[in-house]
Amino acid sequence: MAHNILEINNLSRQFKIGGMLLGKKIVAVDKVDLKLPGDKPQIMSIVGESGCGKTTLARMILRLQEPSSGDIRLDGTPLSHYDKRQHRKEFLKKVQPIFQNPFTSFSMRKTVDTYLFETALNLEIAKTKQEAQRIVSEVLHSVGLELNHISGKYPNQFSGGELQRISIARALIPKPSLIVADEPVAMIDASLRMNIVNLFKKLKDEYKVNFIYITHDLSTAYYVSDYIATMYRGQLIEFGDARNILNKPSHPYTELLLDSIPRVGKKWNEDMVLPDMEDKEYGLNGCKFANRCMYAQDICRSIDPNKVYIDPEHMVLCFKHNDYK
Ligand SMILES: Nc1ncnc2c1ncn2[C@@H]1O[C@H](COP(=O)(O)OP(=O)(O)OP(=O)(O)O)[C@@H](O)[C@H]1O
Repeated sequence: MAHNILEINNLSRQFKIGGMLLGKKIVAVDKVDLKLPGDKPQIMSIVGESGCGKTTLARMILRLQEPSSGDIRLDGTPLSHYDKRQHRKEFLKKVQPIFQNPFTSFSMRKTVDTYLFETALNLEIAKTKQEAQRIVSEVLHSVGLELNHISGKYPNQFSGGELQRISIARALIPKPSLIVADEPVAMIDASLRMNIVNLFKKLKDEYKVNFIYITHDLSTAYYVSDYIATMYRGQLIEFGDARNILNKPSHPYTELLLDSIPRVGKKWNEDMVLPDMEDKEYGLNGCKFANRCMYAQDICRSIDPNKVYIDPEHMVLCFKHNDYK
């Protein structure tokens, strides 16, 4: 049986904002199911407008946030297995994060090479300083940097792009099976974004590592991805092979997003005016996209759509593919 590197089942996360009585409930992630095949390393992009739940989903995969319900399995093991303290290192050896702002990933008072050596030694990837040196040199070389150029330097002596490369090198030290990169190019000059994204493609094969690439930058997502997950208001509304989605977007929202890709580096919210997410919309029946959808029919506004499998690996949450039944 084919195994999945990542399996997400009926995953939800709610937040309460405001007081006990007048507070509101935000469903940041709403019953998400997703399977990322583990037969070869993959890059899966999670795309969707601001507030659609991408970061909350990523934080749950990184165990930085607890789900309200549902579960996540990594290589068949439920993430709850790693809750115990003694399994913490085991988790960090398998899953590594890359965050949006590399300047907040490193303290300004510590040299960046110290971080790399500490990661190698603390995660017991290297037993001696010499071994750590060899590993650190190797990962830096893989991201286009050399140890003697970064040694003894502080974060503010690097550009954002260089520092993000160092974050990527650090994430590679334990040779994880999954790297979760949340908006890793958002703070980097547009002209350099493609270099980082190309690096993911190269490292995927070199280190046999899967990437979850969370982004607003649709053009890089569509360029780099093997799989694309589109989120809309907490729901996963389309998931599948990137080529299929590129050639034949099946959800009207994905169609809209694809139409809005103008050129590399441009974010869609520069092109599309999106209505604010209203709390009351969470309680409404029917498809959350219905009010903006040019194909919407009565049923779309009254009943929640079911998942339709266009092929075994291509899911869409839309009545259109069910002949509005
Ligand atoms: N800790 C929290 N407390 C309350 N609400 C939260 C919290 N974290 C996220 N939310 C809400 O959950 C929803 C999803 O947020 P999330 O950050 O996951 O979206 P996103 O797609 O990553 O957006 P962005 O691209 O702007 O980061 C938003 O309405 C957000 O305000």
